[in-house]
Amino acid sequence: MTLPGHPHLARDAQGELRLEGHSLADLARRHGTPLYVYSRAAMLDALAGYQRALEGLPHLICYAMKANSNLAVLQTFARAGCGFDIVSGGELERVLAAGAEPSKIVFSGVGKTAAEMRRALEVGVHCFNVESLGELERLAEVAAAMGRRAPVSLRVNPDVDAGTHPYISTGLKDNKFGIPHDEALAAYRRAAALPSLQVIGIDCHIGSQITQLEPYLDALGRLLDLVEAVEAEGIALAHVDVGGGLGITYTDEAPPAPETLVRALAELMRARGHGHRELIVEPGRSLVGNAGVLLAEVQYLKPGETKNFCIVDAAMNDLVRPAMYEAWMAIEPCRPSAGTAAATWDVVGPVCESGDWLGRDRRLAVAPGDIVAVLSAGAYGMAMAGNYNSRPRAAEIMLDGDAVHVVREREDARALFALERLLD
Ligand SMILES: Cc1ncc(COP(=O)(O)O)c(C=O)c1O
Ligand SMILES: N[C@@H](CCCC[NH3+])C(=O)O
Repeated sequence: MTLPGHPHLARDAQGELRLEGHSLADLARRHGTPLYVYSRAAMLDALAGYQRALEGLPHLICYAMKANSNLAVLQTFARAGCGFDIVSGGELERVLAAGAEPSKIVFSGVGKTAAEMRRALEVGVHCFNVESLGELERLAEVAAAMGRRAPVSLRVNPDVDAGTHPYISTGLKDNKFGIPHDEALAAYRRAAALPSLQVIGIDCHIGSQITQLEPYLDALGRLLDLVEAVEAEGIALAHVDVGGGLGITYTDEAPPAPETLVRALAELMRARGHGHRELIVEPGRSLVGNAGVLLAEVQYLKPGETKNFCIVDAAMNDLVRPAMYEAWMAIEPCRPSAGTAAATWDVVGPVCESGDWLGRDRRLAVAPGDIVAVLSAGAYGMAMAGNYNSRPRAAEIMLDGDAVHVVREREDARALFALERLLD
């Protein structure tokens, strides 16, 4: 039976959890834990929803690679025709190494350095999503010094409430992102007056894990108001970029399907007479989140007076979302544990922090040696992993039909200090 929200994840008749038909417990035994496992088909299926809705319209789908930047994931999307939303010089090099077309890359982020701008101009990105007046001036100087014109889209902060966690809401006045809506027209005038800049579009991104259509439609409406005001001054805008942020089902959320969202946005564009403009979207989580799981082995069960702890070998350094946002992520045993009674456990890792937990108060029948899967871990899992407590990062596997590809080797503990030097 397929798990809700996870079309490629199913329990078979024996109760064994399988992703694209592969036994997760077997993968864990063969490749060790902690282990990230991704389904390529699940990623391409999620992308197909966006592609279907945009077919026949001028558009560009730019995968927000911060969600999961493994090279094989990027390659999968590049081969499927995707562009990319990047936020650093590091992401630029990574995505180029995976085969991305520079002309399909949009460069977002509030703190682009001159060196990052130079490199992006050199390779020829689609545009810079400029987030402040200071950045506009710096980009103009960098481009002028290179004898180039930089393609510019202004990221406008539309001041709409995306109704999501405050840490991942980005379109409100008191967030650091974008140029305030009421200052955007003046910023466009300034951009148009700088000969080394070429204004080509408008952009916004209001937050992440958004589960409703309304905030998107509000934001797009406010963007189109601006487009009309900007064009009334003779500054042409070829594209409208509505950002990413569509949510996924972690537990009982019911976000609109990508197709529903994009059709609604395209319809609003058409209804307001903007149907000819290129529509850019920057989805991250909704393309990869439910395509991946994190596998861990139960090490110890530690029942207590007020709390029972199930200690596993994955930790906050592998998956920080619970510790950082108190995010709820489903935890499932990969195989029924014969003769084990269910109890209520806090599933925690070995890191020396009380905040090191993956799930709290979970009803689970588990025993030491069992493999558990943290679901919905394909987005902001490995991408946010670190090495705290000198823990080597997990290996990553990409399933593709019958094939099992190791797309990142398990890190070696010695690699963690290879760049460090002892004193003489
Ligand atoms: C500029 C920008 N675009 C796109 C995204 C993708 O967001 P999500 O993973 O929520 O789709 C983000 C992250 O929220 C972002 O900062
Ligand atoms: N890292 C966040 C999403 C941040 C989006 C970045 N713009 C999460 O795990 O939910």
